[in-house]
This record gives sequence, structure tokens and C-alpha cells, in this order.
Amino acid sequence: MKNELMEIRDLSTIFRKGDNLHKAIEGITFNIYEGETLGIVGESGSGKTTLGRTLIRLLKPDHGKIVFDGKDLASMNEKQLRPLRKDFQMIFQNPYESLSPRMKVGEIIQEPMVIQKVFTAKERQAKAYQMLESVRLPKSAYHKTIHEFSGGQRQRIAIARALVMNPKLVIADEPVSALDVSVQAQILNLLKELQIEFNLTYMFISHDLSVVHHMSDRVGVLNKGHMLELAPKDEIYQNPIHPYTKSLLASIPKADPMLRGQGEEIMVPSPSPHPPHLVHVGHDHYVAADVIQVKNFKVNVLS
Ligand SMILES: Nc1ncnc2c1ncn2[C@@H]1O[C@H](COP(=O)(O)OP(=O)(O)OP(=O)(O)O)[C@@H](O)[C@H]1O
Repeated sequence: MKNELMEIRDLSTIFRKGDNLHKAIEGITFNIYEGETLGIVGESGSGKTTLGRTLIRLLKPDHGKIVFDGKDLASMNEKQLRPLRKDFQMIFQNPYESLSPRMKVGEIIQEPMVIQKVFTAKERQAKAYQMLESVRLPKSAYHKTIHEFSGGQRQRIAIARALVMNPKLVIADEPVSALDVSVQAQILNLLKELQIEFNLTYMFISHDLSVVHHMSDRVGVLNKGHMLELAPKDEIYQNPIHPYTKSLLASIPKADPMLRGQGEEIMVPSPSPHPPHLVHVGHDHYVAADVIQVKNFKVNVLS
């Protein structure tokens, strides 16, 4: 029996530039289950980062609900959100940019506890050392600054900082894209080990379908701000239904035979002007309704 961690309903986030409105995500509905890794794939600009940032209220949505622990995060103000902030963390693509070059690693890891005003100085120090151990860095890292570390080590520091408050949901936004291929697997495997150790739920955002395959239990496909398909990993990779998902899979380099698509040219329908409803087609597999109508599936609308 899967427990829901978060229910997302009809979520939209719009950016405004002068008179121009840009719907970065629109009409998105899905659940996140405790302990899972939900992969989110899509091309650059499809809204992956906006979705992640909106879920943990780094952005305020223009419409919809984000239900967490019985409360709707979407309608909360900053003061109401403050006590919940510890439950959400984000790991960013670029550890070079996300960590302060002036602070010692020990201070970087302690910062979330300082912001939340929890624990004594001694307890915070002990927790920082514990986190260094959890991310497999030596104790000596504590007094160094980040310029003394490689990209992979810096991402370990960023992970230590993200996990020190025992968050419930971690948004990992392209966490290995900026790293050498040789260290990507180490960081991915570390994230997997920490997920068990810290009882974490991940939303794992990536444009790299092989990486998402390695990490995820379920995968959601975003295109132009709409969720077009959502299903368990094997369903998405072996039985994709939406033409857009098929085209994404077909673009995986042939060197990876496990994942490669059929290589055929697939016509992707132009996106409908309205956000598509996801409909259930069996096996926990949801697809945008505009495609399903063509295929004559017996459908149940996800609501
Ligand atoms: N702060 C912002 N102000 C205005 N437009 C924005 C802002 N952030 C994102 N956008 C626009 O919203 C759309 C979705 O961007 P987003 O970064 O969420 O996509 P993405 O799928 O994460 O892309 P990438 O893989 O390149 O990071 C893009 O068209 C982007 O230009």
C-alpha cells in the first residue's frame, strides 16, 4: 500500500514579462508517494525546474493545490510556510554555484539548522560531522572551503547540506549534469543509498533518460508545461503511449541498447491549447487524454 506524500492538483505557474504571460506549467495533476523516486523528463524549457520549485513553494503557483500533510501549500504565505521549509530541499545542477565559496564546509552544512534556529552550536557541529560521514567525505573536509574540492565532492557537500534537516521531499534538479561522466554514477548511487538511510522521497529531474531510468520508480513526461504521460518506469520505457514520449525514447543514443527506442520517426501532435487531463490506461499508467481518445482505451480520469 503506497502512502501519498503530496497531492498535486491542476497546478499552473505563470511568468509575467510586461504584458506577456508565459505558462511555464499548466494544469498538472499527480501524486507523489512516500519513499519513491519520481523522475521528471522533458526537453529544455518544458517546465521541469518550474514544477520542482513550485512544489516546494520556491515559486507561488497561480492556480491549483499542493496538498502536503493535510495542508495546501499553494495557498500559504511565507510565514505559514516557514515551519514546513525543513521538510523540503533542493539539490541543484551546479555545486559550483549553489555553495558559498567563502564559508567553511562545516558552516555550509550547518546553515539550514542556523536558519531554522534549531539545536545548540555543539549539536549542529556534531550533525555536520555525521553528514560528512554519510556522504563519504573525510572529517578533515569540515574546516576547508569548497574550492579545495572536485565537482563530485562539492555535490556531496551540497547533498550533506540538503539532508541535514531530515527533509521529507528532495527535489534533485539535474544533480549530475554538470559532473564528469566518471563521477556521475558515484553520486547517483550515493543518492540511492541515502534515500534508504534517510527515508527520503525524491523528485528527480533530468533531461538524460538513461540517468532517469537508473534512478526512478515512476516517470512523468513534461512537454511545453503539460504532463503528457506518467507511469512506472518499465511502462514508460517499454510501453510508451504518447507520441511525444516515443519520440523522446527514440532519441536515446543507440549505444545504450537497454533503453533505446525503435529509432523510427514519430510525428508528435501539436500540443492542445488546453492542459490535457491524464487518463488511466491500466498498470498505473496515465496518458494525456487527447491521445487516448484516438486509441479508444477504456479510461478513468485522474482527479
Ligand atoms: N524566472 C523566470 N521568468 C520568466 N520565465 C521563466 C523563468 N523561469 C523559467 N522561465 C521560462 O519558463 C519555461 C520553463 O522553464 P524551466 O526552467 O522550468 O524548464 P526546464 O524544463 O527546467 O528547462 P531546462 O532543462 O533548460 O532547465 C521556459 O520557457 C523558461 O524560459
